Amino acid sequence: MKLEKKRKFFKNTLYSKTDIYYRKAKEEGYRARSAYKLLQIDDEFKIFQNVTRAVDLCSAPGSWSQVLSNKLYKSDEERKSTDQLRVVSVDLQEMAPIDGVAIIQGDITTQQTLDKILGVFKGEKAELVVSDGAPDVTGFHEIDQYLQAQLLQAALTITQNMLREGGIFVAKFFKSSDLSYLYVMMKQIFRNVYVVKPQSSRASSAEAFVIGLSFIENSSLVLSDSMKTLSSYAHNPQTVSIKEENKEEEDEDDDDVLTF
Ligand SMILES: C[S@@+](CC[C@H](N)C(=O)[O-])C[C@H]1O[C@@H](n2cnc3c(N)ncnc32)[C@H](O)[C@@H]1O
Repeated sequence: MKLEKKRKFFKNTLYSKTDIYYRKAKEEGYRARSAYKLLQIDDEFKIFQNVTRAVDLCSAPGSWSQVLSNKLYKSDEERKSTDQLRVVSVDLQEMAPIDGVAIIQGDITTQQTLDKILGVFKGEKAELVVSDGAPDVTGFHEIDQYLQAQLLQAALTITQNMLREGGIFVAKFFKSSDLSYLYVMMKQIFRNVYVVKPQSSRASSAEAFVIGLSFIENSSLVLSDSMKTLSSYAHNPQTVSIKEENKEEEDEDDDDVLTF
């Protein structure tokens, strides 16, 4: 085992034994402890209220899709019926089935993936899109930050094409110096934007979540051009609304995937 992998293995093993969310996930049947991040975001923002169609981008192994399946169907009978699926999940990797969830193995940066999602919803748009995407880590801090920012932009681009007016978007990002830039971009397409770090997100991780409430369907923002348009705002940190910020910055994304 390479030294870096060994370090992570031992660290995660230690974490796992004492981590309450890891144990809770195991007890409650979630595939990863990340489930609690989405549940805690919902505690504060009520993101599942009145949602009949939701998309989980970058979903494997599937704990967020499990949460969506639990929250969006009223009964097991409804969840098991394939007449009207309420949840679509997309990942590059294969994912084990979840009742009530249509699983698409695909890349969120492509038009085909968008077409497939809209196909499941018979052309109707979603009221909620969540994205927990993380690209493969290269170990080079700046490249990793760049790839993460690209993935977040891809998530926003696909979301712009499948979210209904008034809809909600939740996405993971890694805190870096361009936070004000992300906020300004989000503010063009959502009426309210928040940045949060749920209690279950490890203090040592630089991850945080951006939440866009009340989507503006007819915003004139074209995301591929947004970088240029918004660069003039990038040095205005006062515009950033941070509900809670963690000061310890170490780029990690150990999600403690559970194996049953
Ligand atoms: C942290 S995991 C998601 C965990 C998931 N939310 C859960 O609760 O089980 C990040 C995922 O992002 C996926 N991913 C990265 N880039 C992607 C892309 N371009 N399209 C689709 N999925 C992608 C990875 O394959 C990985 O499974």
